[in-house]
Amino acid sequence: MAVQLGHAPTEGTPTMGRTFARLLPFVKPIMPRLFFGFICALAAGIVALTIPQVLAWLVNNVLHPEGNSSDVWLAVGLVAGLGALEAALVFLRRQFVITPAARLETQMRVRFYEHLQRLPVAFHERWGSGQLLSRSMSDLSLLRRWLAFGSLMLVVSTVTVLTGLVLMFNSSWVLGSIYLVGAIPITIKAFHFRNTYKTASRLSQDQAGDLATAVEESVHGIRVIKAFGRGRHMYDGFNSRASQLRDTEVTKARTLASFLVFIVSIPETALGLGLVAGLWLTSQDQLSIGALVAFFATATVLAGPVENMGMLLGMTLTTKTALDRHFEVMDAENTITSPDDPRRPADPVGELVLSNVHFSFPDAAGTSAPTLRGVNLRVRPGETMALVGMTGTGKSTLLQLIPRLHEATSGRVLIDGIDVRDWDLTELRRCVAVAFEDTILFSASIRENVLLGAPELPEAHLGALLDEAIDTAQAGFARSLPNGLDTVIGEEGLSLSGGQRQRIALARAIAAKPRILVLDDPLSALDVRTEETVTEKLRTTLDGTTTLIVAHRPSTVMLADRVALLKDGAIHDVGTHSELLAGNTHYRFVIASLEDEEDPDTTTLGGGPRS
Ligand SMILES: Nc1ncnc2c1ncn2[C@@H]1O[C@H](COP(=O)(O)OP(=O)(O)OP(=O)(O)O)[C@@H](O)[C@H]1O
Repeated sequence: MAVQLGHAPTEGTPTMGRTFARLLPFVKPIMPRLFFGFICALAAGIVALTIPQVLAWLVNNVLHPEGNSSDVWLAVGLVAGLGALEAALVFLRRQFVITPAARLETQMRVRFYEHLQRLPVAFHERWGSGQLLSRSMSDLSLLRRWLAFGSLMLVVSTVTVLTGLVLMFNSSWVLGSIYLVGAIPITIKAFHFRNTYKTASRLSQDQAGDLATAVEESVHGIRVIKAFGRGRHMYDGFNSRASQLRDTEVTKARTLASFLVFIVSIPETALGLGLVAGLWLTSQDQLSIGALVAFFATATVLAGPVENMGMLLGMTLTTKTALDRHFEVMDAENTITSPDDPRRPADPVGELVLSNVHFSFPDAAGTSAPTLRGVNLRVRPGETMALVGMTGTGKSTLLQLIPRLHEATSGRVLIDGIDVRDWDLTELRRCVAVAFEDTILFSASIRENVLLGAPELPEAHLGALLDEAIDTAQAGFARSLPNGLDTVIGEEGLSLSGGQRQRIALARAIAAKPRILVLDDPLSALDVRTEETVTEKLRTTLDGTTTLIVAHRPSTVMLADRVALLKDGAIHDVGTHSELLAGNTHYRFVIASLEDEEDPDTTTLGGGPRS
């Protein structure tokens, strides 16, 4: 199975305009506040630019032999007042934009999570968890920072630089032209910077996602790593990936630094030339000293916005990459949906029929045979049927087609005569409860884990349902945990033993009160005696519930009403355990191989019930 590591090629990615245009629906509701934030930022920039004009007036009219010295205080007061006004405007800008930007980030994150929940299992099998984690967390944080600061400041810096240029031309068109000529090499360099930075930015965000996957995998598999003494090996692998990310980050920083050197040094060089030209023009009486001072003071004010534009361009490119990564997931199509006009069975009894069902995994090689190749099976209402077959024949795959975790490639899966594709998806999954071999529990209380899929009932009924499910699944041990059924179990239930986790997961399937119960070898970690007690209890609690159970142990097989034998992607035979044992060579072979895996002291075979 190939896991998507997120290294999408940068060729063919959407243009800047197209990517940011997709933000519009989210930005629209907060547009007024962003607009006011923008006005404040712009006003702050303009206020900063007026200070040099006050200085020019001071030089030309006050620091003049015939000037009025008391006007110095007026100029000082003006400069101080303008400085205070600029600070107040910056404060207001932050007030206007920070809250809506944070709200937008949350809104997009929640939508992302909701979309992930809806996407089919096939999608989650392809994508590394770290990629999804980084796209939902750090990529959206980048967007918030850009929206609250980068976007406004990019526009404001551009407007400030353009206004500054006009003022510089107003002081002296010669000096203004010298300054403007510097923009030509900066523009050329900016194009080169954009391409290099965009590639490095994409690589670094993808590598960060892969690194998160590596952390997640090693934390998840810490027992295996420790047991096999592979800590050093995992460390080396992680170190190498972390070094790759560091190298990419260094490349990114170098690219930005070389652009910043350019963007700072060119205007500085232009200013040097401007100084020479300005002094000559002043000596020729073609330029007043005040205009010269205003020109240089304006150029000093512009130094900040010009340098910022380089960093803001880098920030904008990183945000564009983050948005592309976000929308790559949001654009993933949900192929398993409810029909527009769902059907409901008139007489729900829990009959399950598979009719000529074929299935291939989406990422299977085109030349490989489908996993399921014409499965025909009928499980009668209320019947318990065991599904048996050699390892890798597709038993788990078949079970997953019933609640539409995967979709049959062709053929039909029918519940009470209605194709599962015609059922409302929520209702279908309420009707079919599943317990998998690999038990997944959530870091929540036992009560919450067991009642995860329970029908909506009054509290008192839920309590009774919980007790019944716990008793049937032989999960009474949970009551003696420190806080009883309210004990919060560790992440993925790792604080419980394998058998305990399986019993909680089974209790969860029972508490869902399904019409059809699908069990993928859910008792494999139990000893045979406990398994027997569980199965007997299941028979009474789930009386009338149709059950399809993948069995890896002869003990489980014998407790079923009938057995279906899966071979070569199809149902090879159906009958009682004794019938198949007597008449089917392949069944005898499968049972013999299952027996080999089981402790011979605890197994009784031969068609009769165990003692
Ligand atoms: N997500 C997947 N993508 C591609 N192939 C898969 C995927 N999951 C399972 N397979 C393949 O499909 C086949 C059937 O797998 P499945 O898990 O259904 O077998 P099984 O009969 O339940 O096996 P076991 O008894 O060992 O649990 C196997 O060859 C397996 O490698």
